Amino acid sequence: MLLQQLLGQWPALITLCGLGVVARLFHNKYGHGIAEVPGPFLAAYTDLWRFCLVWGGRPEKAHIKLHERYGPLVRLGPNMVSVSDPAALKVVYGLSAGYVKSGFYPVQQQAISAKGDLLQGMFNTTDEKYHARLRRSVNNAYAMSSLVHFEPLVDSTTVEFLKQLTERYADKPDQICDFGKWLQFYAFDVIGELTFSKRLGFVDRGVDVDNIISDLERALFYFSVVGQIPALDKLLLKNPVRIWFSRMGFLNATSPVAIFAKTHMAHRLSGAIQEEEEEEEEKKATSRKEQPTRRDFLSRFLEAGQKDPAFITPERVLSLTSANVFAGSDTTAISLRTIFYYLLKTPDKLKRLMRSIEEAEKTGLFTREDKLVRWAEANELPYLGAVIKEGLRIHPAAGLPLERIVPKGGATLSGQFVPPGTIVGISAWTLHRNAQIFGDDVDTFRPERWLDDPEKAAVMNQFLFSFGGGARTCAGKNVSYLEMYKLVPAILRTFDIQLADPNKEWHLSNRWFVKQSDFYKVYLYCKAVSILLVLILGI
Ligand code: HEM
Repeated sequence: MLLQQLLGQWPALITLCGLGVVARLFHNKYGHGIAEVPGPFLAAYTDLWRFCLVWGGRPEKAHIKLHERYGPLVRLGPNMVSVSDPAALKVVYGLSAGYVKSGFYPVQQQAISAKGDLLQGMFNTTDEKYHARLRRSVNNAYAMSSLVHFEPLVDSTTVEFLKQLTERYADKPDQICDFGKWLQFYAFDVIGELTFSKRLGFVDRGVDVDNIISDLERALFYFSVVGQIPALDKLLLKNPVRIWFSRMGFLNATSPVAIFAKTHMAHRLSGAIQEEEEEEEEKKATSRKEQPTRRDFLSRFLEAGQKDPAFITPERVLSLTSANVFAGSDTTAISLRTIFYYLLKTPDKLKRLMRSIEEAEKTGLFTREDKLVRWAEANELPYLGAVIKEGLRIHPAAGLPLERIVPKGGATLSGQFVPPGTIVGISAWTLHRNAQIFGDDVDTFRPERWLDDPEKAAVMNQFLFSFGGGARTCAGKNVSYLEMYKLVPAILRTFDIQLADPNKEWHLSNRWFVKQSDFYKVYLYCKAVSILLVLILGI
């Protein structure tokens, strides 16, 4: 009877649902106060549009084109506006501007225990007060003054990296090196060494240790796509049923990065590393003479915990170490790959960099006996600095707008009022293509732009957005500069690099971080041998 009645109501029910959907779409388009902002037709009606765009794998390319077509403000979703106007940088990311991170970030909060407990980390929290206290507690660890303690740790990974590459590939025409993969191994091991005083084994073994690189790749895919419709996260990874199952012990919800950080933290704290190092110390008493006492990130986080035990709890120490692994490894690897890609693709730039290194060599700038370059020495190489900055400009590691929520009172961006609650964001990919700031040849890798005119360079510096900006700017910026300034000349002083297939282009995939693949198969020749070949064979 009831069923019959319901069936009789079908047409009415369908009409009602249809009206509901139409009302929702109408609200999406007109209810957020940004109907005037231009953009693709469907984007104004549903976030599914940007979900699909990110799923497609090259959203940064589309963002650049959309801004060329529509101007400095582009509506990417019912409540989301991408901004490319440089003047908006100070407004949106200015210190104490009141803009908080959007729902894109909590999607990146991962479970740190089997029971699915989430902990807000420095990178992904949206609570600005909590963030300020967390960052204040550990800011010293990331300061420029800490680099002197970090330098020997970077050196130790660099020595092993050069050794492994030499043994496995150098002067072996039948051995092709996947250089992109090795740069990633390097970046992961340096973060391990800086955080836990221990290389994690990527470089030593030439493998993806504990599969963390592929786990992170999968996590980044999830974050980038689900982050466009954060409500989906509650249906997927943070689904209450899934969390209930983890609490009951039926599944382990701990994220791979947290497991990874936990394992290496436990290893480091158990004293095992101390013992290994003591053994090594005996073997290599001489070479370790120049190392200052070990002051890795973990010991600094633990010290912060001693000062403020109620706040920097062991769980927060774990989240800080996880943040380093998450935020500091792939990003640095991507930037190193960019630098080598463009150097190998534009031989005149490589030649100029080599010339500057050789000239420095002649003046006796480099004081180490091996091919490593000290941080202070690398800073004396202006062209190296320009190459690194140009790499960061032309291919920023983060490939999506850094989303923030417009605070109370709204904002005027590019002359247009944007109401409070709107998500706005600038992507370094669009900002760095601004010809008025960076010059007409923005698509060309031209390090000279950073050296031609100091006034222009100062302006470009203000708008270099690869590390984000304001209170949430990259904490590890100094560390990443340390790695890049030291590794690039060390490699170039050790090897001549030859592309196995010089005509091959790289493949890019933007999963929050814009990762490269497919290009980096190279032959490596030791410098001394190359010089001999030139002298003997004239090649
Ligand atoms: C070239 C290398 C790097 C690039 C391009 C990079 C880029 C970025 C960007 C764009 C952000 C801001 C994200 C946002 O606002 O949404 C960020 C934040 C962060 N990065 Fe980096 N990063 C790099 C290296 C590192 C390294 C080596 C570490 C650790 C040692 C690190 C640790 C962090 C942390 C902890 C944050 C969160 C900061 C906060 O919210 O207070 N990064 N990074």
